[in-house]
Amino acid sequence: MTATTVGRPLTIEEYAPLARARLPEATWHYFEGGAGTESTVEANRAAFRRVRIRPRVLSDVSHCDTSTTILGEPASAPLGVAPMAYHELACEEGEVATVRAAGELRVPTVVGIFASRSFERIAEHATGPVWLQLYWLHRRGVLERVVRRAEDAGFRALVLTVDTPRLGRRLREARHGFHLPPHITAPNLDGEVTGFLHEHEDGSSALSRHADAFIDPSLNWSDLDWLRSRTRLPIVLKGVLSAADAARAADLGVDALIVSNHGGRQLDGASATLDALPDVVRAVAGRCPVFLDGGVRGGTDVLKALAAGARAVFVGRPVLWGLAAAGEAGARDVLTLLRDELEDAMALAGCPSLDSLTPDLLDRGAAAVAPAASYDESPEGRR
Ligand SMILES: Cc1cc2nc3c(=O)[nH]c(=O)nc-3n(C[C@H](O)[C@H](O)[C@H](O)COP(=O)(O)O)c2cc1C
Ligand SMILES: CCCCC(=O)C(=O)O
Repeated sequence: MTATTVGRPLTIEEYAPLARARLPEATWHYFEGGAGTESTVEANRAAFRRVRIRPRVLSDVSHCDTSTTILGEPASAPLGVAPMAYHELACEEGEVATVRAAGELRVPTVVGIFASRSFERIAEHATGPVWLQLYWLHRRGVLERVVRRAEDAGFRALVLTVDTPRLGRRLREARHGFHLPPHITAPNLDGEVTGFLHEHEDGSSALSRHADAFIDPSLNWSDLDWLRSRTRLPIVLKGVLSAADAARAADLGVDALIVSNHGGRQLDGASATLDALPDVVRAVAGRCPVFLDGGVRGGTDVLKALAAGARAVFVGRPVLWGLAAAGEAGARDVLTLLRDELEDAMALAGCPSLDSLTPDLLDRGAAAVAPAASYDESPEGRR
């Protein structure tokens, strides 16, 4: 992939060099890096490259409709912004810029518990659905207050990240002694869990020290009851790759799953998300929607994930690239490119509607993906 030197980026990946040019080196490596050898970062992309499409023909594609519903709310495309800590690292307006961009496309934004703007301020600017991502904090009282505040501010769902009992070994962060500049904070945590963040130490990441101190690795299935009893919002589990875990989560009545390996930032060697998706979809058997994130960089990636059974996909790093390159307009452009490319891919694959994205569209992978077990969002289909 080569970068354009003039004009507006024509692909999402062309935003990466523009972002890099504007970011401090250590921040760039924090965004881009994965755990260990980064084999899972690469695997996410390789899986999308490997699976190919068998287009249908003669199917009248004069109108291709990317619109859908995500957790019951209308969206202009089956897309959302994955939770990422501290958007202010990418641009001054932080998460405010992100929700405004996503709102224009009417797609959900998952705001991180480590957001750099208050939930109330984010909600004030949001024109699309906003969900809140949670880490399982040792301090359950803080967690409870966070949930209450997000509910009061009008957030629509909770996303509990389950792949992070501790942070993965992010070697790039350690090498660059990554830490937050003093003006960037986590205002939703009342200063209660922000120790270490700003302390530079060679050979270690401040974020990793911070996570180790505040994230409770004892999180287990029985804790889901605690969360359920404290919220009326839908609960989404993020970071599921195993069919057995997916089946158990569906048995327990979670409202959705995100097949994710945290963008390759947690267990190095974890499966690519597109490879894990079919087994998860099969195990869930239509009991809740299944989403995917990790390595989505273009419209054909979205098409492949949906054909393999995802209800929608979430995008991580590319949104930060857009924010870093051009603030709100950049994030909006990244999401718009993705939606436009999906529409284009649907036309050329002979699929005028998202319903027509079925496993038989996928070439070699067709045998491995689930039969039509995708989730039905119609009132009759929802529990
Ligand atoms: C800089 C950065 C920060 C992230 N912070 C969080 C976080 O706070 N909580 C979380 O659940 N996932 C976090 N993630 C993971 C993303 O939600 C998502 O799983 C991943 O980025 C998707 O892969 P992609 O970047 O290839 O699209 C982060 C990812 C990045 C790149
Ligand atoms: C303690 C913040 C962790 C952010 C995160 O999840 C990531 O960088 O991947």
